[in-house]
Amino acid sequence: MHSDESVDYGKENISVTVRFRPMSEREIHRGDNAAWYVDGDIVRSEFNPSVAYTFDKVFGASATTRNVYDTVARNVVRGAMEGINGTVFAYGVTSSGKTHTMHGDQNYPGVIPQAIKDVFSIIQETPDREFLLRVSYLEIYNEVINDLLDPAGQNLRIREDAQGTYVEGVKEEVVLSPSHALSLIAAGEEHRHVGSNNFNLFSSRSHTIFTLTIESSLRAQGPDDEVTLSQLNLIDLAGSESSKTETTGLRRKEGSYINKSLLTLGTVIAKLSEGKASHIPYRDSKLTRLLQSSLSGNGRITLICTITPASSNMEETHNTLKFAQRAKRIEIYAAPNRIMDERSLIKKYQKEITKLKQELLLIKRGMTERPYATTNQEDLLTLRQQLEAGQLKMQSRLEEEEQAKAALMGRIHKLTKLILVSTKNNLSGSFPDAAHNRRHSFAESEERYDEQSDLDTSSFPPDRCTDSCSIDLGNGQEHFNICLQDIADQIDLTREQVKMLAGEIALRSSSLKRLSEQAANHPDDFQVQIGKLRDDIEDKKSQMQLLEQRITELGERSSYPEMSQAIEKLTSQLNEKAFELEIRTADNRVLEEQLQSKVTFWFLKASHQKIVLGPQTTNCLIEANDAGERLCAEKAIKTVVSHQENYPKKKETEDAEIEVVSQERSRLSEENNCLQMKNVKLEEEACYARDLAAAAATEIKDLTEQIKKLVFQNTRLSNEALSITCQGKTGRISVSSVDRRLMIPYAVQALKEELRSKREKQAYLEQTVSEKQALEKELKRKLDESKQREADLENDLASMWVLLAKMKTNDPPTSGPVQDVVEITECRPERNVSTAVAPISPQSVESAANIQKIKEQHQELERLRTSGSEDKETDDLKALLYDEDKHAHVCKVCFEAATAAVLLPCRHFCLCQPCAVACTECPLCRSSISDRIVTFAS
Ligand SMILES: Nc1ncnc2c1ncn2[C@@H]1O[C@H](COP(=O)(O)OP(=O)(O)OP(=O)(O)O)[C@@H](O)[C@H]1O
Repeated sequence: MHSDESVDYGKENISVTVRFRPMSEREIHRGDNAAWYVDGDIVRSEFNPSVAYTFDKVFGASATTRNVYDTVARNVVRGAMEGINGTVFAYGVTSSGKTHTMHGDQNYPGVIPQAIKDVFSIIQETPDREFLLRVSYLEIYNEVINDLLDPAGQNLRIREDAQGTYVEGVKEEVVLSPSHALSLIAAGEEHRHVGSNNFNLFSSRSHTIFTLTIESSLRAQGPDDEVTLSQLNLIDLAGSESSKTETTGLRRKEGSYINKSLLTLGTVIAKLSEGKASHIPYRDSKLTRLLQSSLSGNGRITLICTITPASSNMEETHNTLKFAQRAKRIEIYAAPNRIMDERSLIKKYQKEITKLKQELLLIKRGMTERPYATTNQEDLLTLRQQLEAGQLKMQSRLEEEEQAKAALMGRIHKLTKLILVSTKNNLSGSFPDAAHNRRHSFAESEERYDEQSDLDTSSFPPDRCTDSCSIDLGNGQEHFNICLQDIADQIDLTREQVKMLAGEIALRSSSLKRLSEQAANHPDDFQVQIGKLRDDIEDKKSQMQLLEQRITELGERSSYPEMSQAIEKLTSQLNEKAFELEIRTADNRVLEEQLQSKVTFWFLKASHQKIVLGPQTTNCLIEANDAGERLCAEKAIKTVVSHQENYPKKKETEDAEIEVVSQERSRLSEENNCLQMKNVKLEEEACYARDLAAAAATEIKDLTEQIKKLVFQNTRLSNEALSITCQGKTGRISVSSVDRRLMIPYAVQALKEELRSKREKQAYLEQTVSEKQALEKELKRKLDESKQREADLENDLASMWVLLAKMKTNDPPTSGPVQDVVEITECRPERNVSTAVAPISPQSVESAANIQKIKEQHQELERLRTSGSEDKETDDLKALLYDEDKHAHVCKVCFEAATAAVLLPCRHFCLCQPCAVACTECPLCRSSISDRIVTFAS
């Protein structure tokens, strides 16, 4: 490689551009203000008028990527096509718009797709040169280089040679059209590391470098002519992350690698901008190491700094602007590269094509200059021997040569297809060979590509029909367009076949004419051959017709089914032809054998009879047994001679046929491969479509749900509106009958809704009631407990009374077997708490002392009452006690004589014995009896 000396390219500065993006919704929502604004090609601070930076170009938020490309990147791309290395890269903080600028999207294609499109337009505009384009696509993720075109290419190493740094083992694909290159990028993007942070949902976590290697040479060049080789690097850097970027774990680790490499880039740029720095730390990061040859001044560089005007990012934007300012000072030297060494792939291909063509020529020549076409007819015996020995050899050699020829043709076809040439001003005059004219042309697809107002990057699925070096894209239109290219090739090929068939027919017609002349004397001998030839000619004609028909069909073809039908037809033709050829070869062999045996017979006979053969003696020296035999011998010799004369021609015809058939076979197998690949692609598409359909079904379901909800809401609202209208009309329904009819379903719906809400309310109330009941029960239980405690206290009080009475009565009762003890037990026998209590028996009541005691008790009760500590229970007890007249305790409920008193939960005493024993609930208040029974002594 050396610099161009004829043109003065001179020094240039890095072109530095700033692109504002509009404020994001997030920033607006947060209440951010614009901290920076565009003033021509100056970026100024809103807050500090003294802060201003001037650049080569500043694009405001409304500028499109096309503006950016046309202004700052096109020049680099054009230079790369002339052999000057070029680099375009986007720099900025996360979410500032780097990926938007470099890749873009369906509506706004970025710099990369536009550069690719431009490259192919330039090829189209340069008819005197031929180009070879290769692409590679790699990412630097966490300081590891990965090949995005080859998932197996991980952790690749950087090497250095005389031309600079390069990545060892990176995959390079030869590209044939814009869509081909874009499909490769789309495939590569699948493998790129992308993650989300709080600024950007799809934040690039790696730097990506898309490299287009361009080789070109003059079309009419000599073997030692120069080839220009250049590289166009299109770089989308990962965004620097500030402390505001909320990241954890893996994202933080990625962020630190990103920041480190960008810091190194900043240092390298700062040092380069100083101009006299001794050591530039390229090796401190993989990014700077890879960009070393570009940054060190070899080629053009455009730096697009993307920024946001948002005040929340003011500091980061300021840093970006400072970085850009420094970069502006770097000087570069843009000169085209010229190479003549082995690195030139285009040269290698061209050499190989020339060599292969020469080989092909030799083979062809060898086939036409075979030694069997001897004119020495003096020694037919030797000829026969040679014929026999050489026949087999020749047959196998022929086959080998055919195979070699087919392989060479295929290779030439492939290689020539890889080299791109313009279809404009086709220099066919200087390249008369068919192979050259069949070089791959992307013009047709390119024109269609131009027709699109914008590039559709999403429509380039990574699928290619590599066998035929044409591209099979998933997108229907593109796919169809590429097929058209194939069809054009097929038409060319079919036309060639038609020409060949026409030649064959002409050959057979002349043979037929000759045989017909010979058959004039002996029609029987040549009848079969003549018939065969006629059939052959007919067949060839019909084949020709079919091929012509196919050309018409190909011209009209617009869909796959027709294509496959035509292929089927051609395949069947090919089979038929192969079959016929086999039959004819077999017939020829039989014919040859017959002729040879005849010749041998007549030679032997002639030599026996001393007949000297020779053209001058043939007519007079034959002495056969009879005239007929002599004539036969003579004829046989003539036939042999004529056969020997015709044999090379026949062979030639057969060779031509074999060639055609093998050509057709290889073409059909290519087509078949192509179709198989297309089938695979269609299957993939079908699979994708199925997935889409499933996703769509889910979405539709969701939407239906939403619609239902909305309808319901609508109904409610209508209902409310109706009721409001009704209210507005002071209770009288003001809607028309039609409206009413329309409203009925809504009203029913609303009533249902109301009913439902009432039911809900009812359920709620019921629940509240039951909760309240539970609470009541609990309170009751507590009340019972407190009652129990109270009763205990009462009991204690009663005991106290007894004790008191005892203490007051000094003389205990002396006479009568009076059981004066009343046992107070608990209602539940198991508790069985017995306490000694006061003697309140009828007998004791009868006694004066006891009456006195009772009176005292009464007094005590009176005292208690006046002190406020008396309650209902004591009242009852008092009533009981004062029922002195009867001396019998009668139940106030059942009026039976009572032997026991039961303290009821309602605080009454029940004096019914049966009740006391049997009743489990209070006859008065109906609550369960769990209280004491006061048993009277009988
Ligand atoms: N000039 C622009 N016009 C409109 N939208 C833009 C522009 N630039 C960026 N955006 C939008 O801003 C968002 C972030 O942009 P982008 O992903 O390109 O940022 P980035 O700098 O590549 O971020 P990161 O470094 O995190 O990958 C995207 O939604 C993008 O569509």
